[in-house]
Amino acid sequence: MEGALTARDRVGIQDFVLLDTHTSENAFLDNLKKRFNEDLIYTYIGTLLVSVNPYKQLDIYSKKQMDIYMGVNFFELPPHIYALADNAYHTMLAEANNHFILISGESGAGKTEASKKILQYYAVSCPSVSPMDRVRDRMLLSNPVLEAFGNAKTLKNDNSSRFGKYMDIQFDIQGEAVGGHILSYLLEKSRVVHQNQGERNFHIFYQLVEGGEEDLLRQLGLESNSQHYSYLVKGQCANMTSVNDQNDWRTVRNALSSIEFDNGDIQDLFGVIASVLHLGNVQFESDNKGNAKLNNSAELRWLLGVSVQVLQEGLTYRKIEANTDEVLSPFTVDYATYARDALAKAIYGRAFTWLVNKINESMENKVSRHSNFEQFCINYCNEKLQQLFIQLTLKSEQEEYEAEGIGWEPVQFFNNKIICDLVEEKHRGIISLLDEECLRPGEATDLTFLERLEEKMGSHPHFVTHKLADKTTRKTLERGDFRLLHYAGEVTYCVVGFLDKNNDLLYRNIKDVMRESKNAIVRESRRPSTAIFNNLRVLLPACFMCTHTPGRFDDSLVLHQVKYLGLTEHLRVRRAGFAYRRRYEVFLQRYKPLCPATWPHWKGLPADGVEVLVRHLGYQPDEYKMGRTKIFIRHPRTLFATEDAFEICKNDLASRIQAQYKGYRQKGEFRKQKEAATKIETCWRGVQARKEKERRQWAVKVIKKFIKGYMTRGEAKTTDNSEYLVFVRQSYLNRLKNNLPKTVLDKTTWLSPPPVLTETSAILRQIHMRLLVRKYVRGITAQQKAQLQLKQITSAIFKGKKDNYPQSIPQPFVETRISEEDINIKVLQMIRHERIKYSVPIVKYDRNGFKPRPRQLVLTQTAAYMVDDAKIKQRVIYTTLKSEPPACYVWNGGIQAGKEGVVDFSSGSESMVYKDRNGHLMVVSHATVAR
Ligand SMILES: Nc1ncnc2c1ncn2[C@@H]1O[C@H](COP(=O)(O)OP(=O)(O)OP(=O)(O)O)[C@@H](O)[C@H]1O
Repeated sequence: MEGALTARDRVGIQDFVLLDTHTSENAFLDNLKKRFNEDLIYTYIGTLLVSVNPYKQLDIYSKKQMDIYMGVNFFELPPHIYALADNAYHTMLAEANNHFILISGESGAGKTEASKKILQYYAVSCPSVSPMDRVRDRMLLSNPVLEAFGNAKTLKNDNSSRFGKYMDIQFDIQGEAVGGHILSYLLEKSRVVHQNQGERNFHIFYQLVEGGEEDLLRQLGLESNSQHYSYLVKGQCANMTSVNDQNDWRTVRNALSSIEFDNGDIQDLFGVIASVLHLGNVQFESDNKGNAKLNNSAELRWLLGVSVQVLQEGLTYRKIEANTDEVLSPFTVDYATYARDALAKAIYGRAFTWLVNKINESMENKVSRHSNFEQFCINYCNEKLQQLFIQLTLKSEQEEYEAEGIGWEPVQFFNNKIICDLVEEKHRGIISLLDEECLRPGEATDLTFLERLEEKMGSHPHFVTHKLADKTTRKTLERGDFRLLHYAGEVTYCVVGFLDKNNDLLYRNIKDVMRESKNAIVRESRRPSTAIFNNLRVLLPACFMCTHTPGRFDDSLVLHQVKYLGLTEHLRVRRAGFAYRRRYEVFLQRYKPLCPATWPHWKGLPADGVEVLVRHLGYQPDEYKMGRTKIFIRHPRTLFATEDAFEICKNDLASRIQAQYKGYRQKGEFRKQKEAATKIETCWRGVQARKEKERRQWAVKVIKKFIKGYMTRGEAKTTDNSEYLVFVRQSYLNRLKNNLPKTVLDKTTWLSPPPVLTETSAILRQIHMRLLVRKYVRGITAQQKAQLQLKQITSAIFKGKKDNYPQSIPQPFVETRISEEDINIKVLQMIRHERIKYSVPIVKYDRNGFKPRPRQLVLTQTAAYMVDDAKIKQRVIYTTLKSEPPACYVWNGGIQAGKEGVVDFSSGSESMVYKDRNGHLMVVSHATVAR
């Protein structure tokens, strides 16, 4: 039901019980139509399945579909024949009692197809072991055989079942099928000898004639042409395009072999079919006394394996027993024809019964035998079924109300018991009267039967004939008609043929003829024995409806069937009091999120929880009742409102559950990570502790050794002190490395070595000093070099000659840069006070801008030298010095070499040398500070 609830808004309503306007036929029809137009052919009325034949293949019977329905709650999924089959199977197993699926509907409504679908479903879904395979296969294989012998083309259905069928599958406690049984009843034998326009005889005749192998046909004396046999052409449509008799013949032949029919059986069976065909071609003519005589006895030799003479006699004479004597009374042609047809019907009927028995033997459960079913009457079958429906539905409703302690509210419904009685009552019902009329001595005809009916039930409100009717009704009735006011409406019957069809009595001599037959099927035959629907606890009805045109929903046709099947009545009974009921646990479980008091868990009794819940939802007192174990809700709209609220709440719920779940997952994840981290940490700490321990042990060892080494450091190298000495060496060298003297002049810095390294230290000191000297030498600039060279020169000149020379040694020469473009400078040196004061780099540029060779002008107090490449090139004549610093230069730009002149020194922003206006040589230096 919950599944139906969820899907209700999609296409109509899946369960009519939830139809608000449940009393309206139009609403009923609308819902069926809406669903049918979407190819949804199944709808429920509670547990009753209603189906509308689509007349087209729908993709709803696949293995995948079967899997979906297997073991699923009946109402969880959309309505389907598989749901019904599955439900019957599982409740049977759970409750360990017999279950019964009743399929009813008009011809062509799809009953046979439905029964096949159920068998197919069981074939796939039931546990499979070898005996099951046997039963399952035989049930399925027997279908085409039964259809060949029991089905025929009618105006309504090309494959109409012309017999009632009751199939029974027996399951063991584990749910394995261990046996099967088919009961057939009311085979329409009259079809063997007569078919209405547009209809055919039973399929098997055409299959044998059109598809039978040449050998077989020859053996049976048959020709491969349906038109040749008078029993096959009454309806004038022996050959039809929608049926392939030849293919079907092969299917039937194979199926017969598979279900253990041996060659003898098969021969006998087709012998009967051939005999019927031959019999149909037997013709009589009148002799001169008006008695029947065969006009062609050739056909007779093919018949039944009975001697031609006995057969001839049996068909043309009637045996009358008078006391102990037997007298033969000749037939007229009409009687002979009647006898012939009766014989044909009888042997076909027996062949059919034999066939069904044979199939049953092959499926029989060797452990238990099933009782048989007795003759049932199709005329009131539907009426009976309707009664059964209503009774069972009402009864189960009433029982449920009682069990739940809810007051029963009487339901007004149409009880058709009165009509059933009219048909079936002993000695007074129509069937009894018909039987009596057939059996009574004297001339009985259809009309005498009608008179008996009028006599016996003239005042019955549901029975009327031409004679009994009032003026207006009479106009609608023929003289031979009677009308019954059936549950589904009035039906007018014509009595013609009633006696014949009911009369299965054969003239005794024909029975004798049959007893003589060599054909086992014809010789021995049993009448079906009695059985009633006994031991049936649960009824699962399914009603089928036809539309006749593929995919088209014919309103009036379907409405007629809705009435005929009593569906709205059924719905009314089912909906009598409360539309919906559910066990408290189930109801609470579904709707508990709608009330804070019941969500997420209700601690008390489920019934109390439901009470709290529905009050919270605002249910009015008359909308529901609380039973012992269930809540009953009167109107679907109440439930729908609750369901709508639930739908809205579901989303919210889903996010909450999702969040909770995510949180839970996260927490779990976090806990795992934390545990892992702790584990890693513990491991790591262990590793660290072990390392530390090892380190300490090692340290102790080292320290011990160190101390020992220290104590014996003065001794010769032993194992005890060798490491210590290495350490002392290393440590001294390391320290020394960081405390080396940095300049050549630093003579004091040097770490005093330990005794073992005294010698080494001295060598190292020497090496280091050399290194410093080399570095210093490499590091001095050309200028410094020049200075030193100059110092060297000056040393050569002045050392020992001047008193103040030693003081002048650390005094660097002052450098002045002089530059004069395009002037060829020749610097003269001036010596005045024999004290070197200045050193002036001279840069000479030639006219082409080449860099000049560096030269230096060395000035002393007494002389000036032109220095080139650290060699004194020229001694220059000096002159008086007027400027300070005191110097006198002569240059040959204007002053002849050796010639005296005045040189003025000054400082300025730019170095230059030029001849001043007063005739002095001007030397301007921009670096005038003495260094
Ligand atoms: N579920 C279905 N899907 C598609 N077509 C179907 C279905 N059921 C029946 N039919 C079609 O309807 C035809 C008649 O169905 P079926 O023979 O089962 O009717 P029936 O009720 O057994 O008729 P009768 O009482 O005359 O035997 C089938 O041959 C098939 O073509």
